[in-house]
Amino acid sequence: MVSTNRNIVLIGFMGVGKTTIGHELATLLQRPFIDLDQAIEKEFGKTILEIFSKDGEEAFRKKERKLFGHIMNKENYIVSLGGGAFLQKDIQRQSLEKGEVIFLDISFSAWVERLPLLKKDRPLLQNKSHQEIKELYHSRREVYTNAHHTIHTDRLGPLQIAKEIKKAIQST
Ligand SMILES: Nc1ncnc2c1ncn2[C@@H]1O[C@H](COP(=O)(O)OP(=O)(O)O)[C@@H](O)[C@H]1O
Ligand SMILES: O=C(O)C1=C[C@@H](OP(=O)(O)O)[C@@H](O)[C@H](O)C1
Ligand SMILES: [Mg+2]
Repeated sequence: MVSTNRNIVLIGFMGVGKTTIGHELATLLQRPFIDLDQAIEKEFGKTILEIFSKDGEEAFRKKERKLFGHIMNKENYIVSLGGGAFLQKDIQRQSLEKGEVIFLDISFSAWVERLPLLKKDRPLLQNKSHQEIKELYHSRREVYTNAHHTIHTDRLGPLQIAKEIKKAIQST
């Protein structure tokens, strides 16, 4: 039994599995699920790629802050963020104050195996060299370690990871 009413907020690098595992965790804990990127796409009526190319990243980030604020006025949700959301100071502060923040960690070598699946719909992975992506991974990883809990995901499937999250929350 997970007793907290706080929203459970999943953070981590692009492609680590926040959206996939968020769904799995919501089913496991029987809680409602919100993917912040999907909520943003719905508001704009466009895909993330279209928002970045037509409206620009700043418009995306502004909507990200606004919708996240609305979500954190509710309780009991499983919330998957986009990989850059937690880098925004407002989002980081609200999620740490009001939520239970879970960092889904993955080694860079395991992540690189997944890269071919990700490139086509992640605007920030396009037109970047391997070295630039590696630097982005490491600089963001440092920020993600501010989370309340860290789950190492290498070699685990989504259901196993969801069960690890449940255990981590129960132990607090
Ligand atoms: N634990 C996992 N093991 C293997 N592949 C995974 C795992 N979690 C997610 N994936 C795959 O990785 C890709 C990115 O997953 P996604 O949930 O969109 O990540 P994020 O929301 O963090 O960007 C998808 O193709 C998904 O099927
Ligand atoms: O890391 C980022 O800045 C982004 C990550 C994406 O979400 P995922 O982490 O779910 O891929 C999406 O929000 C957008 O492409 C920007
Ligand atoms: Mg996602």
